[in-house]
Amino acid sequence: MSKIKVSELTKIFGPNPKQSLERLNKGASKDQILADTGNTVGVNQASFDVKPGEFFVIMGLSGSGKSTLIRLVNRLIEPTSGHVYIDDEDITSMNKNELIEARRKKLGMVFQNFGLFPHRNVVGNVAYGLEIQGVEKQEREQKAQKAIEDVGLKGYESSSPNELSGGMQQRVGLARALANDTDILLMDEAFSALDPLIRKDMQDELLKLQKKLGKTVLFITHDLDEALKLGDRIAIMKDGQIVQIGSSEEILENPANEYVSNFVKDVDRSKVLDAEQVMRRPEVLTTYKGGPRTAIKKMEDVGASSIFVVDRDDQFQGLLTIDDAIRAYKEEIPMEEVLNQDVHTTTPTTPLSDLIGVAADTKYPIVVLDEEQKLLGIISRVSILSGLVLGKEKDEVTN
Ligand SMILES: Nc1ncnc2c1ncn2[C@@H]1O[C@H](COP(=O)(O)OP(=O)(O)OP(=O)(O)O)[C@@H](O)[C@H]1O
Repeated sequence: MSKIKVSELTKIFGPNPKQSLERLNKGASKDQILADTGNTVGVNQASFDVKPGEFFVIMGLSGSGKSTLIRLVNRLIEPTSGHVYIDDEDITSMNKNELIEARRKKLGMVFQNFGLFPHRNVVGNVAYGLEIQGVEKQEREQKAQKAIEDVGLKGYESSSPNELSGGMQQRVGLARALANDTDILLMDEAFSALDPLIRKDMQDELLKLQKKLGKTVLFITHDLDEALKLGDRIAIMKDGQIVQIGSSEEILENPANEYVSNFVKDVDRSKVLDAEQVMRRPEVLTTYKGGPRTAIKKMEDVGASSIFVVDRDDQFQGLLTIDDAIRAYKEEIPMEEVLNQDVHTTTPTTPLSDLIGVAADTKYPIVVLDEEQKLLGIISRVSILSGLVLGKEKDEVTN
């Protein structure tokens, strides 16, 4: 099941959208339509699915149609054609009351300009949505309080927004969306007005909160670094169309076209990260003690084709492939003798930039060892690439 499903959604602004739609469907370009009719194609045949709990980012330059698209999702803008399903219900065919209900119950919204009421204090702002839903005072204050704590603003309940910094104001905006307890958060350039350090903090915290609360997030940004850092998947838009949908890794490794690869070329690779910051625990480890049979079972359980072998003190011994494990099992060879020697090891403080060459040379992940040769983690080539680009925290990097 998808949480949000957008199906062939198109929005044309201007006097005669239906006529322009026909031309668009016959292959006319956005520019042609604008020149001939004065109509603007905001979104052109956009389709995507967002899974429950997914962090889905829509990224594109100014004018590419991101804001129009997110406003079509909660139907602040009426589509010219296409459908939007929230929990399998078609938002585009709801009547006014059903729509209001669906927005309140399902779609929390966080804006770039915070959208706070200056005359209300923090609790008053956070509880606002609940108040208009008629939630009784004690309950709404309890919920507001929890959301305020979730975003790290405990102690500021009675402050007024203008006493708070930009970052804190955006936390209030986020708390307000959280207090309504919708499964979905729609975030339109929510961090774009913040200065870079505060922005990074907010990104980190949003990722943590999203994981903790299991929210589905649809996040709009014009910043590729932000998109790559936050998104489980990213949709890249150009001229109203989605030109590629993929994980950060897929987009970095296989840009769908020149437009995307030009973006990717420009991402900031200057951040100095080391091995420790991108390594992750290997999914499976084994010891000699269980023998090849245990190793094979562990690999089968997680669908891996190789496994790292450590001794009882976690000291790294080598990598065992499933083929070698099966051979060791059948021919009764000790595991020590079939370990793969072609594994590169490194220390936690090695800069990632030093590891790119190594990673290109080996098909196995690089192994990070401490001074006592204990296995701390592993790093894949993709993690190095995305770590270099993004400055990701170690537990955010997946491969
Ligand atoms: N109400 C409107 N009337 C006419 N044209 C519009 C309207 N809203 C948006 N557009 C046009 O639709 C296209 C997409 O705009 P949109 O605001 O969705 O892009 P965006 O990617 O969000 O850009 P930005 O980050 O600058 O807001 C643009 O060409 C824009 O001029």
